[in-house]
Amino acid sequence: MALITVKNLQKMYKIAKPGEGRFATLKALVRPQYEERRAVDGIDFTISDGEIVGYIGQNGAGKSTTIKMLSGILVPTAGDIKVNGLIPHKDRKEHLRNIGVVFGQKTSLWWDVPVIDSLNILKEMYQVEDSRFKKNLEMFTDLLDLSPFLNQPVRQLSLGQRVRADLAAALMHDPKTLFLDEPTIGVDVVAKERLREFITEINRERGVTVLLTTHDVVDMEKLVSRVIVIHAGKIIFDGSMQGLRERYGGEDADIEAIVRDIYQEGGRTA
Ligand SMILES: Nc1ncnc2c1ncn2[C@@H]1O[C@H](COP(=O)(O)OP(=O)(O)OP(=O)(O)O)[C@@H](O)[C@H]1O
Repeated sequence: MALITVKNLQKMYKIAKPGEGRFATLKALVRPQYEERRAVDGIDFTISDGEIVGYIGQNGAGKSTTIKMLSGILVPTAGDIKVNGLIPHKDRKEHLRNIGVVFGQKTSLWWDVPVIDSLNILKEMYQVEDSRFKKNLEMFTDLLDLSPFLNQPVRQLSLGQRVRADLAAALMHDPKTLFLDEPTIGVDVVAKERLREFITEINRERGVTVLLTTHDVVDMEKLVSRVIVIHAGKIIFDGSMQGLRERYGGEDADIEAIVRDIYQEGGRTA
């Protein structure tokens, strides 16, 4: 069953153009000129219940913009999105109950508050039942090894600890869908492995559907069953890792080299 459907999705950003000639800054301030940047340029895909999909592409390709539209944070310029039968930016409140979101580079937890208090605030916000909260807290503490820092404020946590806390927070209300934007960025190899095991476990045990962006080829090889490649706002590949190899390099080809070629050539080597 299709859980996520994206049709001809587009996002244009309006950005201020720098002024020209003498007094450029002043001119730009008095009469700002804008240009449009096409960040997501008419993409289509569907994701079925229970999949783990990697969403990859070079810096600036449009990955985060897509995740933000899927999460309901950004309003699309055109096109349609349905997640669990809801339109993210329109049915925002209900949509947020069904999804968890983690941005690897930015925490959604309260900076000065101990992790456990943040989790308790989320429990109240999402009205998670006591027994459910207890069960989830136990499971996440165990799988993500949260105990050493549950009582520390987020600002004191290392990056790897913070991402683990963010993951626990994103899953406390039992969402069906999890959007992860570079969850393993800057995390050491051991912690990365643990994050991958955790994501695999919640997918297998709880049937959580996962869409994640990553620049890590090990994530691509070990974690995802399907990969969608976006280049300059357009989808240039959607299929299995094996399919990616066959199309761009051959069965034994090194995935890092393939990804590098795709990013540099925009898929023209196919
Ligand atoms: N708020 C914004 N205003 C204007 N332009 C933006 C904004 N956010 C992103 N962009 C532009 O949109 C394009 C896509 O950006 P996006 O953040 O979606 O890329 P990305 O694939 O997530 O990149 P990265 O791997 O570096 O995180 C880029 O050209 C970026 O500069």
